[in-house]
Amino acid sequence: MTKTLAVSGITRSFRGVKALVGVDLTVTSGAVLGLIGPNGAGKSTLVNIISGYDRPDTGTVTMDGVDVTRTDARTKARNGLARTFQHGHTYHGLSVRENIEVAALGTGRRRAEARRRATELMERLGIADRANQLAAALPHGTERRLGVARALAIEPRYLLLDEPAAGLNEGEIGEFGDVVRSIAAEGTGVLLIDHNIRLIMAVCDTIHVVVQGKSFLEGTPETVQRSEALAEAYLGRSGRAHDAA
Ligand SMILES: Nc1ncnc2c1ncn2[C@@H]1O[C@H](COP(=O)(O)OP(=O)(O)OP(=O)(O)O)[C@@H](O)[C@H]1O
Repeated sequence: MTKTLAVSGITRSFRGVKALVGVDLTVTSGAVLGLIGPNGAGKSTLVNIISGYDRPDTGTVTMDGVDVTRTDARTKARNGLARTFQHGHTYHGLSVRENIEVAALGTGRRRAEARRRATELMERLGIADRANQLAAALPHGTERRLGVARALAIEPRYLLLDEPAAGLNEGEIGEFGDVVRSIAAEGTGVLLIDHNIRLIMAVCDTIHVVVQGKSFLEGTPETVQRSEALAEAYLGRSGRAHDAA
C-alpha cells in the first residue's frame, strides 16, 4: 500500500477570519506535492496544522493511516514528520554544525553519529563552508537551507517545506531543486510551498492550489500552468500561472 500523509476537510478560523474553509490533499511517499496560492490563502496555517503547531476546527490529518489530527508537534516529529519555518527556529547562539547536530541528537542519535549526519547534510545543502558560523550571522537564504538540514536530520518520512527557497539566487534555486528531488527519490513524501513558480514547476510531481482557504485545483505542473480557471482566480485576470512568481 502506498504510504501517505493525508489531509481531509480541514477548516480553521481565527477570531472570525476564515483561514481555511475546506482543504483536502495527500502527500505521497517518494513524491513532491507543491502547494501554491496567493498571499493569505492559508498555506502556512495548513502547514502549522499538519505539523501539530496548530489544531483545525474540523477535519482530519492521517499519517500512514493513523489519525494524528490532535497529536502534538514533538510526537509527530518523533514519528517522522519534519517541517521548516519561514522565520527563525534555528538556535542563533549555536553554529551551523551544532544546530544540525542538536536536531539529530533530539531523535536519540549518539554524538558521533549526529556529527556524521551534520557533515553529510551541510555538504548536501551547500552550507559546509559556514559550518562554524553562528546561525545568528547567516544570510537569509543560508538560514533557510540550515532549516532544511535540521529538518532532514531527523530522517523524516514526510517533510513540509515552507518557502525554503526565499533568499536564494537563481543558481542556488536550481541546486536546491535538485536536493528536493533527491529527498523524494529516497522515499520521503515532500510538501513544498514556494512563491517561486519556476521552482514549483521544475520539482513537483503534482501541484495543489488553494485560494481563499479552499482547495481549488490539483494537477500536474503542465495542467496547472495551462488552467484558465487558475489564471482567473489566482491572478484575478487572464494570464499564465508563472506570471505569479
Ligand atoms: N494566528 C493567527 N491569528 C489570526 N489570523 C491568522 C493567524 N494565522 C493566520 N491568520 C490569517 O489566516 C489567513 C491565512 O494566512 P496564512 O499565513 O496561512 O496564509 P499563506 O497562504 O501562508 O500566506 P503567505 O503566502 O503570505 O505566507 C490570513 O488572513 C491570515 O491573516
